[in-house]
Amino acid sequence: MDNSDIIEKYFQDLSEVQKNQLQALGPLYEEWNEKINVISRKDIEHFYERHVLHALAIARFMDLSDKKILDVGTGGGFPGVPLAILFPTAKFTLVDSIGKKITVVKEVSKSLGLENITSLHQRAEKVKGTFDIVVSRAVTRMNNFIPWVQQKIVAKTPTGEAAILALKGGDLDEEMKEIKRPYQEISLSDYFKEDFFETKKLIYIPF
Ligand SMILES: C[S@@+](CC[C@H](N)C(=O)[O-])C[C@H]1O[C@@H](n2cnc3c(N)ncnc32)[C@H](O)[C@@H]1O
Repeated sequence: MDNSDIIEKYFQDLSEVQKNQLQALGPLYEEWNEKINVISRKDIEHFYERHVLHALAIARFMDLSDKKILDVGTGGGFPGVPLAILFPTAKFTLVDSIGKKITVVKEVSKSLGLENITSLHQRAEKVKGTFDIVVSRAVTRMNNFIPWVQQKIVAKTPTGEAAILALKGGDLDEEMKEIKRPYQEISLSDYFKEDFFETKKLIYIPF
């Protein structure tokens, strides 16, 4: 497995607590992935680059401090868990329809002492409440996704930000043509120089 140095290279203001949590993350996922497969076996070698740093692209784009965030289809906790480490004052709800994946999220959050994570075994459509920001990685086409969450995204103040931030790969032209909203597509190669990010995008849809 790679190590957390790659995170410290791009995020230089981490506290000792955050550094320790990030260092603990790899061994914890290695252990849990043996029991419940949440990360493909070949990908776990590149855990910090392809999962942790990838998730933190959202942090490069937007400061989530103090925001209320919903991670839809979080699987084993991506992007929600790395973001919850980076933004300890934000409140995260991580939801997935597969119970054993939520078991991993609960166990990892408990081991790291991440009190800003609530995890739910539920379909995203059924989640109650409102959020400033909805995040996701690799869940479904955007025109399926928007109806699941649009009633839940509410800016708390007139100047507050409310948005979907979705991590996606590949050519998104066809997919994004289907949605009738303004959006911005950010190339992650603008943030991170590793080859993995060449085809990776962040879609920002303001609400
Ligand atoms: C390809 S996985 C991605 C997991 C995680 N976001 C990641 O990047 O590692 C897609 C996840 O979305 C979840 N999912 C799909 N539809 C869902 C829904 N309607 N509500 C909640 N979770 C859903 C699946 O159970 C699965 O864990």
